[in-house]
Amino acid sequence: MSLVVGHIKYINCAPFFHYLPECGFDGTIVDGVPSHLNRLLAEGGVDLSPSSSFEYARNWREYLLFPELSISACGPVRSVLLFSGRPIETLDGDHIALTGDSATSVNLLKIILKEFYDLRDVRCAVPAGPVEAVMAEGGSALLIGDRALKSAQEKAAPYIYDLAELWLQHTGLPFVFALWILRRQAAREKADAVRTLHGQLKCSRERAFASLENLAKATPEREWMGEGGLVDYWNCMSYELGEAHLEGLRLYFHLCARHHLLDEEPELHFWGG
Ligand SMILES: C=C(O[C@@H]1C=C(C(=O)O)C=C[C@H]1O)C(=O)O
Repeated sequence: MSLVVGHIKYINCAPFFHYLPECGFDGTIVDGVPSHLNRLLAEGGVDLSPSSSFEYARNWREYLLFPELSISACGPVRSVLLFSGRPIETLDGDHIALTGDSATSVNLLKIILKEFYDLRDVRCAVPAGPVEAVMAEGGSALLIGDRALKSAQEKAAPYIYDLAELWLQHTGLPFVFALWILRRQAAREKADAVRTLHGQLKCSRERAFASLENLAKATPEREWMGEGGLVDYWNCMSYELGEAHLEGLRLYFHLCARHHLLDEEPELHFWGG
């Protein structure tokens, strides 16, 4: 049975997807921003997707995790950025504009504000207009993905904070933005196709990292990122899911629960083949 797979339309996903057809994948791909794919996962509109790690925690009883794969950062991530007209320490009582695209990073931002900076009264909300307009007027905004990379290139605010870098400074751990989340139902009903896809994803990632230069040449965003810029960006991401990543992930979920962003800490259940 053919799989329906979500695809985050950000450059950071290219190492998982670019060589997927050459690695034998012939299922259906559905594009979207993370919040859209989170909803499709929860409702059964896709069988599996790289999606917000926060979404796994929110509905973990419905899901399994693909082992060994993630979209993480072990230092600066460069595409999850708080843009601000003022230093972060002075933001209490202020607003931060959100895009509505994210789940993990929004909650990471709330943890950073409360846990690391002891700022108890910062209101985070999606404004009526584009967040870029809020930034142009000197307000604060959280951007993720390609929009964050573009605004950083344009130096869109006097203060720009990289959330993965702040996380590392305060915890010493990697941060896991996205996990490969599989619906339990698909694991049961499409077991063979799921097993094949796990191998194909590792194949695509391996081909990508065999020559990031070749991947950059074939990526349309080279027009504004430059080939060298793309290679640097992929090199600063981590696509693995090792012990340190899992420690960072558990700590994130623990802090989400402590600050009432989650009702409970999820158990981590992995797909076993
Ligand atoms: C590193 C990133 O992580 C993304 C952030 C996500 C979120 O905040 O929910 C979800 C998926 C990731 O692609 C990014 O897109 O810049």
